[in-house]
Amino acid sequence: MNNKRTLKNQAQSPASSVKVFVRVRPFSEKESSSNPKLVVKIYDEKCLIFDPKVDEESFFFHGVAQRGRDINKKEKKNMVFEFDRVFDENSTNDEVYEATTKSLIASVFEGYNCSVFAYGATGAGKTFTMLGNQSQPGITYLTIVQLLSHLDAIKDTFNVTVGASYLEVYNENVRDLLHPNSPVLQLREDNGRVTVAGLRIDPINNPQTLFTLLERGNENRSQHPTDSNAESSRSHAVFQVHVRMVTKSTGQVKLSKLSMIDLAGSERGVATGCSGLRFKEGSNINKSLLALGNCINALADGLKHVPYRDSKLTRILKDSLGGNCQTVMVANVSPHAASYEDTYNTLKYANRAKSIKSKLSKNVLTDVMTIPQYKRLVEELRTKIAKFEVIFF
Ligand SMILES: Nc1ncnc2c1ncn2[C@@H]1O[C@H](COP(=O)(O)OP(=O)(O)OP(=O)(O)O)[C@@H](O)[C@H]1O
Repeated sequence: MNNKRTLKNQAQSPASSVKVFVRVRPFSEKESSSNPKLVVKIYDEKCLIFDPKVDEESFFFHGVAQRGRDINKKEKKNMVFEFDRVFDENSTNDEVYEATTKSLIASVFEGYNCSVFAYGATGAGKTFTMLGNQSQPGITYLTIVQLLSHLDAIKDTFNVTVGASYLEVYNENVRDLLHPNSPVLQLREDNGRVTVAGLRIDPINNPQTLFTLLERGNENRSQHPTDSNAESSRSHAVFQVHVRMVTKSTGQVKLSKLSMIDLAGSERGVATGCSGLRFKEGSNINKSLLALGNCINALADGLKHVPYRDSKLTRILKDSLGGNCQTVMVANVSPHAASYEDTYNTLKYANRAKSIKSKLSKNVLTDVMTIPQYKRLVEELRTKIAKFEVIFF
């Protein structure tokens, strides 16, 4: 009998698109105090206008309002973007969670891999969305609390074990945030699947363990202030929840993975006031985000070759972007005119990501026997041997 573990793709579902959401954060204090000009106008729940014409003030010449535009000013782009949902500056993490990730929980229990990632420039609100704070926990916490609370409802049918890992990619090195003394981790590729060798998975049984793990990991995350953000995350952080479900009656095993990814923010060296080591960090962040952008473009165009190998980040996200994964992207933007280029770039990326299709399949382990199944097999073999003994003697 072949005892090797294989992943069987069961019940192939049709190609699914990456769901893309945009969240516009409120003005920061600094932005509010410096003649706050909006570059994003939310039109309705799904549409926003970038660089809207409506805000254009009348142009006066010699005290007379002119019909044409002021040629000294850049023409407004007035670009309409449509997404799965757009959140305005008053939206709460609860609302974002309800609309973006809540529906993924059922998929995780069906055996699908799911990913949520926050994208955007430095200071645009990614960490606020993913982690939040004590008064407004982020979507990582809210999703996993909901996932754990679901365990009770299925415990009669399944034996479920849940564990978590937390890693960061900092300056192209992968580190285990929950075990910071462990050596730098290496990526391995097996049959097209990328794994992080040596990454440890800690069990989580209740929301309190989860909260402790998240806090422990965040304390170890590389953070440094930049001019754009006093607590800027300088690494890409990937928090993963690993779920193993064994159907009690049949012994069938389903494995799934929920990845919550807080990307480091793209930035312009001048805007962030960086030099030396900070500049090197910034270059590495931009390099990996450029690689991510290239992968998004290749996937959106349906190209055969997707350059995942160009950075550690894209290798780790390979499954989340182009593989067997249900993916949600939350693009965070600032509404302030000072972030014009960053916001425009983020919206363009997010718009491209809408075209990505992924092929979903459940992760069901075959050829793996549970202990009760082994016991039954031993019994069957014993009975057969006993019959032979009767014949021989
Ligand atoms: N929706 C929001 N409501 C209220 N405050 C917000 C919101 N989004 C972001 N902020 C605040 O804006 C600041 C920057 O946000 P955050 O740290 O989440 O940015 P970031 O995109 O993670 O930046 P970086 O890439 O530099 O880590 C923080 O002080 C955060 O509390």
